[in-house]
Amino acid sequence: MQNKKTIIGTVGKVSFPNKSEIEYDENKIVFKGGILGQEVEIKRVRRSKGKLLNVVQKSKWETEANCVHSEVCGGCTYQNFNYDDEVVYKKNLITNLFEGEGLKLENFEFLGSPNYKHYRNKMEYTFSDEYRDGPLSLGLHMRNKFYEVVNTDECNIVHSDFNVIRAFTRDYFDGTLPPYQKMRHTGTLRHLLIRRSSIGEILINIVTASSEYDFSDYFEELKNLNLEGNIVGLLHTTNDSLSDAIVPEKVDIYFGRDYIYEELLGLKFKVSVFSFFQTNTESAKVLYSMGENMLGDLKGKVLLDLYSGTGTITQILGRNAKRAIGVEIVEEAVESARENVKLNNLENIEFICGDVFQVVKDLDVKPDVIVLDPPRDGINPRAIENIINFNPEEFLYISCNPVTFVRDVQEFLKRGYRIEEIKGLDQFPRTNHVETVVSLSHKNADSHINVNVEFGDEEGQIPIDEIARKAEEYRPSERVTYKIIQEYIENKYNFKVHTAYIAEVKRDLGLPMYDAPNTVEELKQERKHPTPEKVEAIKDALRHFVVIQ
Ligand SMILES: C[S@@+](CC[C@H](N)C(=O)[O-])C[C@H]1O[C@@H](n2cnc3c(N)ncnc32)[C@H](O)[C@@H]1O
Repeated sequence: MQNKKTIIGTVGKVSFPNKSEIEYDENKIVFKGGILGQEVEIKRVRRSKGKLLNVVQKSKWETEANCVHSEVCGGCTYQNFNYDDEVVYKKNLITNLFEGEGLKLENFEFLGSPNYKHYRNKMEYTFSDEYRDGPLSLGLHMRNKFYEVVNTDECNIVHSDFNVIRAFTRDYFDGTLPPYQKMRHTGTLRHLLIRRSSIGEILINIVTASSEYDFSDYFEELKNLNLEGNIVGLLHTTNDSLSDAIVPEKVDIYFGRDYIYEELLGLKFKVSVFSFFQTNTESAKVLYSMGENMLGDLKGKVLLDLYSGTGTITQILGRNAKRAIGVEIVEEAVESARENVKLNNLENIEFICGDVFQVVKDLDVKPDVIVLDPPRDGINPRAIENIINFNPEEFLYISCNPVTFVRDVQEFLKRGYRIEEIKGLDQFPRTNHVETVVSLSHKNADSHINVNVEFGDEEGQIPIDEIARKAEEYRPSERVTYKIIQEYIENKYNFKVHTAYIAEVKRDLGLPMYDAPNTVEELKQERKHPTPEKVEAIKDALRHFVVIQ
């Protein structure tokens, strides 16, 4: 029997990444979690908002039971799916998201991961209580719970070495040291961070609040564990901040080094403890190869890799380019990237440490290709204008968040870039995360004509000197952007003109539409036309900048 505040209904709609909808009393109630077709019990917290309490009946998508923790663990979402079904389900989620934003996808390919088990090369476990004030637990947060952590003894998305180290650590400290309680700011044990590379190098970092406790015995016992890989570094990080993020205030190396080596597509990478590195190494190989194929031959070209991490993309794609420059904010990652370049004997690659937003303001290069691989928040909206102003032939945008991806891609389309290819890849099987990749270009001509000419000084032939003179005459002047035209008009006429109006005048004059607002924007708005006064102002600006005579 349903009590007044709880509702039972069937999930009729899901949207990316993990939002579900049920209908109740002709209202739509949205909540986090849930799978299409599940019958769920939710608590209504507002008129159109709920909280998932229970799954009453599984969905038809949930045909398997692959993980003993799946009912409680907040780490995965799709453990009960057959993996092929998960790929289809995720593809549908992405397609719906794109189409909802007006991005019609043709031939959208979404690839499954080469490995959907034991794939993660890094885990950040949290110490807490299994139930409030219960025994020590070490693992991932329970689904929909703020404090409680599930002991992920049999987690199947990591290598068994992770499970051995995690279990040993929990047992070692149980009854010895208390977990850190972030609300009360008491206790000691905060996180356990483990990295394991595909060549078997293991780095273990225990993160605690300041403590007099001597961790050396714990570290010595870790060395004796029966693992398939080799421990190459044992670290102790002290963090007294209130934030739950692993903020390194002090890092002590107890044994070995504070980095591991990873190998990828013929290159070697030093990965330091806090640097970003793709968490699924096998699928990262597919991702980078996918990007390489989408961009084509980079020989003789200048590549700018924004948000470059330890420089994986800068090197994998940049090794074939004339010059490659990576930009990354984490100093430690840049140091590793510079060492990686030496390790791989690549001389055409350099790195700038800084915030992309600041760096692109002053960077004096003319890249032919820009790769962007930002964190989940996407490209800083205040940086995107300057990034597009580099006006490269091609952009390759790699994203781990389709929501910010769609938002950002629209900016490129508004500025005249068009989608060449768009693909997706399941980098994170069993979880609700995916990777999407798009190549955007404006380098293709709108049409081609073939002309046969003969060069020389005879009659009917074109003299070589004349060609050089003409080439000089036709050298394109600095690109006149919509923004430049808008600024000119505002200064001279004291009114603003919409980019769609400039596009319309250009279209009427038969001019190329490289940086025209995209169809998505046009479709969203009711179609209006510029007044004759605005048409004249736009034509004046186009004459002023010698776009027309
Ligand atoms: C998704 S990772 C991509 C790393 C790299 N491309 C790779 O595949 O390994 C995003 C990177 O952006 C960096 N980052 C985040 N914000 C940044 C900013 N404002 N400026 C420069 N780098 C930033 C992060 O430190 C992280 O290394």
